[in-house]
Amino acid sequence: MALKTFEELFAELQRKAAEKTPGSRTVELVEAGVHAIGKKIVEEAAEVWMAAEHESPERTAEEISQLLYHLQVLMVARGLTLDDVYAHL
Ligand SMILES: N=c1c2ncn([C@@H]3O[C@H](COP(=O)(O)OP(=O)(O)OP(=O)(O)O)[C@@H](O)[C@H]3O)c2ncn1[C@@H]1O[C@H](COP(=O)(O)O)[C@@H](O)[C@H]1O
Repeated sequence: MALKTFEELFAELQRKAAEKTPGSRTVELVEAGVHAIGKKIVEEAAEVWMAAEHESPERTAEEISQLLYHLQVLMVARGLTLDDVYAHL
């Protein structure tokens, strides 16, 4: 399993968005815009909820990873950094 931290993933997404890396899902989503990314966030959030209620802890963790990914993509699209969010934690 490829392990990466939340911070490492965010740095990767920032870099790929800046470089417009060909074939990147992140670049595709950032170019689609905040509206499209927002819809994915709502969809993934619902999947987290359903997995937590009806599926295994492992499936729930997988859905949570997809929600966190899409939240990070939205941050990149809006020019936010992790520190901007951490300031509110
Ligand atoms: N962690 C993720 C990640 N989690 C989820 N996803 C995307 O989110 C999708 C899951 O949502 P769905 O199942 O709804 O996907 P879908 O139905 O095919 O999507 P749509 O039809 O809605 O477009 C996956 O198919 C991936 O495309 C991710 N895409 C990329 N990453 C990581 O982000 C980094 C950058 O990825 P790239 O930008 O693709 O290089 C890499 O480290 C990746 O591992």
